[in-house]
Amino acid sequence: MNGTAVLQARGLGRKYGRRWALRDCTLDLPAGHVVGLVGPNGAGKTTLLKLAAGWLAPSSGGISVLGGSPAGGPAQLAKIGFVAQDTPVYPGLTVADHLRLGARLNPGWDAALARERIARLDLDPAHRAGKLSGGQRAQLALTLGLAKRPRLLLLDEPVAALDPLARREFLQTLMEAVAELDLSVVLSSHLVSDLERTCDHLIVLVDSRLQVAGEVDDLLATHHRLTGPRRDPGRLPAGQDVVSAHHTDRQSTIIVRTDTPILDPA
Ligand SMILES: Nc1ncnc2c1ncn2[C@@H]1O[C@H](COP(=O)(O)OP(=O)(O)OP(=O)(O)O)[C@@H](O)[C@H]1O
Repeated sequence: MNGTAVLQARGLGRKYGRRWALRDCTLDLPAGHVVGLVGPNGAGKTTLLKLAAGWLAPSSGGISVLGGSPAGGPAQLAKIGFVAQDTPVYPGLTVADHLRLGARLNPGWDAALARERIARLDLDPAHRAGKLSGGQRAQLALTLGLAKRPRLLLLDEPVAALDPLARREFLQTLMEAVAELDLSVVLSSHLVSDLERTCDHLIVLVDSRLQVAGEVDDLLATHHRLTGPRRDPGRLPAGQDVVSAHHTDRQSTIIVRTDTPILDPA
């Protein structure tokens, strides 16, 4: 693994019409990680992934992927794999057709890896993609993404439509691939629970803005949920940054970020 940032964003923003889908995003992702991109529907996850894949141009700020502009020519595009939302495969084409197409379209195509993965998944090469189960379609799309041998693989909500078993199997295959290949991965989900066992790095987007980003262990160590009698979040001890606060008549639930232990008996 090298130490280069796999993705750097500086004040990155993207507007649709007058509305910001992503704004003021500054981010450094080190290489060799599996990064979870989490946020509710409409938070800007797809927008960030498309900016990283070179499918969209920024409206403000800048982004670089593996040291280059994401859409900076064929060599750069070959380094980035993007599996878009809803597992994009061609229903009328067979599994084998997909592999042939992958080989035609990608200069770095690893045919042996593609064949071996299809065999390991027990997929019949003559089967049409439209007749595969959702889980199998997702696995086929992942195989196509991996056989391109990108250095960064971006997956947009890859498990959203899968049942729990298919979800587990998909994430398992992804983890095996990351262990075997020199690969950095960013995958998005609106559920943290999908990602907590898979990712060592987390990016949280809410309302088009970056909320937190960092290593999962660090984030868990420095973020705390405080529940107690209702109080003004502005009156918490110095050094506790309020990330969010919710109140009922009597009770407050506050998420804080702090490097020091929480010693408040209330
Ligand atoms: N092509 C588009 N034209 C106009 N607005 C768009 C377009 N694509 C996205 N948006 C808007 O930008 C915002 C961010 O969308 P985005 O798809 O990035 O969110 P997301 O976090 O991926 O959501 P989801 O989980 O629902 O896929 C949303 O308000 C969305 O409606």
